[in-house]
Amino acid sequence: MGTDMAAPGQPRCASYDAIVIGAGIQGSFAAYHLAQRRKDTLLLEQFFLPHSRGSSHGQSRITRSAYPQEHYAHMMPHSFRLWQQLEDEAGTPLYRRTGLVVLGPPGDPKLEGCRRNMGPDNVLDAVTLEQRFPGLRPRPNEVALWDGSGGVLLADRALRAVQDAFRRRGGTVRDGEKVLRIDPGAVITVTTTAGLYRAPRLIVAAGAWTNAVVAPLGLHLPLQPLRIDVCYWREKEPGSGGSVTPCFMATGLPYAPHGIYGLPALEYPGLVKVCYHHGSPTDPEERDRTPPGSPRPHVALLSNFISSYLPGLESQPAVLESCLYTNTPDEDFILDRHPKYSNIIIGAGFSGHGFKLAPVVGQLLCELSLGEEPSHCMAPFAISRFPGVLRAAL
Ligand SMILES: Cc1cc2nc3c(=O)[nH]c(=O)nc-3n(C[C@H](O)[C@H](O)[C@H](O)COP(=O)(O)OP(=O)(O)OC[C@H]3O[C@@H](n4cnc5c(N)ncnc54)[C@H](O)[C@@H]3O)c2cc1C
Ligand SMILES: O=C(O)[C@@H]1CCCC=N1
Repeated sequence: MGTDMAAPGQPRCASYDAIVIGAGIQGSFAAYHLAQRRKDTLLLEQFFLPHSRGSSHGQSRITRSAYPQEHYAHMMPHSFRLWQQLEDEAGTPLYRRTGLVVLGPPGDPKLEGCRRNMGPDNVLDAVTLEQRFPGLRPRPNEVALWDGSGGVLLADRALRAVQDAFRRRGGTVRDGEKVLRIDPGAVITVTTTAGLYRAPRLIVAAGAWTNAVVAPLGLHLPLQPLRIDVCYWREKEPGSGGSVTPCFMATGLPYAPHGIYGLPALEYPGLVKVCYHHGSPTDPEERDRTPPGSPRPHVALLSNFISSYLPGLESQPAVLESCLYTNTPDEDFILDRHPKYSNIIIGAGFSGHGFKLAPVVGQLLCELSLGEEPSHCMAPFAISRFPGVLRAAL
């Protein structure tokens, strides 16, 4: 849709109620919420869809109620409801409940934060854990918390579902169109490789490219893109049950200070996905330039973990893929207005845990862009927690 003003043979030129940059899971949900409010919305994506160059590709993401931080724990019931609505609308499953185990030594801040937010009745004793998941072998002193709501979001399917739902509400997706320039004002002009678009509000959800998009607007956010090794581990004896695990998060490991998480076999039969919750600093344009044979320290620490916690799996990964995190220093999201241009909204820094919360994030970005009272407290997500990010534009 959009009000088209293009002359034949000229670049496209159209006006919308809202423009969203980035068709990853966050931008797609923001666009969906805008379209649900009957806003004529344009969703711009630099790559042709679907693509695997950002953070939202792949078949699986963990969802869970267990969160050490209260603000995310409060948002999760809302997020589960919105996922359920999308699933109903899509008419296809987007979520597989497996339960989730949080493992860690007593006193570990993340474990204790989860325990506090989940309530006292969620500790799994060692006998029950072993009966349910004989493949998972925690250390004798460790506590296991059980989150029965935990499970796997079918990520690629979910991304397609939200984009389809957006289109069904009249939204426009233009993929293969990179945003080159943003001219702020009461009406913002967005110039892409193929056209020129105008709208009174803009949402930037550009993942690891966010600073490239907002730096010309004088904003330099403390965002660090990380290249993540996504590893899948084969059962030593096919069919022995080693791949029947819950989702899990292990914290308080001295050799893996950012924690390790895992998901039961899904995308590759018999292969369990187990990853380190951290990666190597990278530039999203350069991530494939790692020289062949360069050391992979995070794979080595995962092998160490597998040998002791999941001994039914081979200790070298069978499949190795990569993905991008975009981390903030405190690993809380950035969801806020541009400090100088209040009709430009930024959603970034999802720090490797944003997929499950995308339906709520999209709603919050939509509410900010429409000048509505946000549905959740926004203080943890404010840009003002990072002083000195606004500089003179180039
Ligand atoms: C290996 C891995 C495992 C994860 N596991 C979990 C998990 O278990 N649970 C969980 O909740 N979260 C998880 N996450 C995190 C979650 O996937 C991310 O937080 C989320 O996908 C971020 O989405 P995004 O839309 O911000 O970014 P992206 O998906 O990268 O989307 C940004 C989009 O903007 C586009 N773009 C950028 N610049 C421009 C431009 N100039 N013009 C047009 N388009 C542009 C990009 O091409 C991209 O498509 C995981 C992430 C990874 C990498
Ligand atoms: O957010 C999630 O649930 C996953 C697992 C824990 C670490 C990050 N991503």
